[in-house]
Amino acid sequence: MKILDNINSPQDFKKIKKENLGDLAKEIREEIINIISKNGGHLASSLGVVDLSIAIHYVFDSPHDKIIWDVGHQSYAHKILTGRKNKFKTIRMHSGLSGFPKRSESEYDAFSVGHSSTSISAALGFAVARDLKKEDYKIVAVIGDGSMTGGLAFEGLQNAGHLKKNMLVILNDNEMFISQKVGAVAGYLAKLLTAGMAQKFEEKIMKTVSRFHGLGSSFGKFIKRVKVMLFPGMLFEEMGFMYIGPVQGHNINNLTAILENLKDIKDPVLLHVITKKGKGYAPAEKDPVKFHSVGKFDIKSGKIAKGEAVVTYTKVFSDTLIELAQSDSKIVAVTAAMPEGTGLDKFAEKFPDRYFDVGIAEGHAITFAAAMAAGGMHPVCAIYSTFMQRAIDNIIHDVALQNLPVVFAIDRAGLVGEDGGTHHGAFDLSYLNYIPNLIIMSPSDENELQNMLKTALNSNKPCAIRYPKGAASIGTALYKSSCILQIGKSTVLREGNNICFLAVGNHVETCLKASDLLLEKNVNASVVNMRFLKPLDVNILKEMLLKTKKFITVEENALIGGFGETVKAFLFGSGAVVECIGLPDKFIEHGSLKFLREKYGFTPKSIAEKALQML
Ligand SMILES: Cc1ncc(C[n+]2csc(CCOP(=O)(O)OP(=O)(O)O)c2C)c(N)n1
Ligand SMILES: CC(=O)[C@@H](O)[C@H](O)COP(=O)(O)O
Ligand SMILES: [Mg+2]
Repeated sequence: MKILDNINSPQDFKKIKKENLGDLAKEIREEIINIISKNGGHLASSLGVVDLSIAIHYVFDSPHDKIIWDVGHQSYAHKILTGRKNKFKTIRMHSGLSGFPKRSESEYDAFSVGHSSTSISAALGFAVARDLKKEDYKIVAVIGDGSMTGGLAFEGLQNAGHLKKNMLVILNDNEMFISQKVGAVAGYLAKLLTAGMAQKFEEKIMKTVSRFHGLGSSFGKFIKRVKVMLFPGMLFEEMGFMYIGPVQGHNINNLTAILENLKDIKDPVLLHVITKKGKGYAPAEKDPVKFHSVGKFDIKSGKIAKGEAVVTYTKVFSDTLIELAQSDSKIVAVTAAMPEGTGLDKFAEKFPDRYFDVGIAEGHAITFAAAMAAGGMHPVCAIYSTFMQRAIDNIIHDVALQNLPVVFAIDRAGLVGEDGGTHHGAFDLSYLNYIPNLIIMSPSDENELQNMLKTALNSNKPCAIRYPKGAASIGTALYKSSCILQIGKSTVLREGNNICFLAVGNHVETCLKASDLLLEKNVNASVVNMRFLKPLDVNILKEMLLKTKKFITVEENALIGGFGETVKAFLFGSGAVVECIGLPDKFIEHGSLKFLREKYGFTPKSIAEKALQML
């Protein structure tokens, strides 16, 4: 019988003898590998913190104590330990467990998450609430070395150090972000990790910990004095945190002993823990980048299942940018810690001097790019739609207001599938639409993406190009030579007098298919590929009004503030009836892309049905 079989709640887990925790860690790793090999998910990060998760839950008393995960992609062991073992097989499936901590899913998920670097601010918020309400609980934030590069993490640190709240920040340092670590903070942490120092210091900590067990804040003061002597000017100490570490993150007994002692310290403490990303599964240890966010894979061989051979929008963007950069030495590319995801890793190989991975710092990426543009360069920032939310003010204040020619390559626009509500690119058309000076476009296929990139770089204006996860299935237009588009000009793909589809991006194809279905019912639909949300091609709207008064807009974006509303506003008073297909005013759940697109009406059949209802 497995140890895990006896654990149905954290209370069961607390009854396990300390000497059996190592075996439990093994079982949890097996369970995670088994399920993620079928469902896909964030394997490497979750495997890396199995031991740490066990130690935290062994020492702290969740849900009374608050455990806050940064990003939350490493929370699988936490989920298994907190009453969700039996549901774990549903992780990332529609109606199943979320891939991230979620307050509505479990009382053990103290704070919902998915984006990086929020945990310290969240921990501080809990600490202030606790103290003002005179409650008594512990607060633990677990943040990765990558997430620590985010400015928000430092905003949290500086405020927490100032308020001197009782909270523990565990810095989970695996020396990896999704990709290779970058930046000065990573360099600083690496200095603390030199093997000799780590080992020597861990011995010191263990000795001290056992001598001062139970002394609470006097233990803290002692450690602080020793630490300041050993590492004068240390960053975290100077920011008001007691820094402990670095300590080995795979020795559960050591970890529990250290946590037991830190538990009683009343000041803000930062415990620096060293872990290995992918720990316990050789293929993931060897290639943590591939196993960061992985699809189905074969456990034995570590081979990742290949989907259909598709050329993604991301790849077309990457190839086209490289091609254009060959003849334009002013093109520079910026990523916020997502080189593989955005395809800029290939650009980095070709043009290392013109490539910048700024860490998890989307706001900085945009301001940095704005000034490069002011300095005469042609910056392209490739950032996922959901993470670009972090940079809205930078887009407005630093780029658009100054009318600087920065290109925003907004990947993963629209639904993304299994990552769910924190990650769908549901809002970019809405949050960009109201910004003056900005040109906003969305390609209907890969070739149009090529054209749009060329157009944007040629425009000398701020431009956003939003494109979805995956591939367009038209495929026929792929890799034609790119041309410059007329800004603000749509294209009519099909002419019909009964109804008019106005489509944005990948749903141009869906509308073409819907119009095929309508033809079978003798309904003739026009299909317009809008190409530009801004400037909106109002001439085509006027032209189409001469043919029909019935319009359907289709966009994979929130309906509020998006393309459909803009069209509706323009056509108001014209006698036109406009139905809008888009995302409703709620956070869209997780599930496969196919399932979600069907559910929210982005299929030829449901669009054709809507048209028939209108006629
Ligand atoms: C604001 C934001 N930008 C980017 C991401 C994408 N992202 C998820 S995990 C990750 C790397 C995190 O590195 P680290 O904190 O060290 O955790 P590890 O993956 O190493 O466990 C990135 C860039 C995100 N979730 N949120
Ligand atoms: C946790 C996180 O934010 C990333 O790992 C994200 O899930 C990656 O998404 P893709 O798999 O689409 O690159
Ligand atoms: Mg890391």
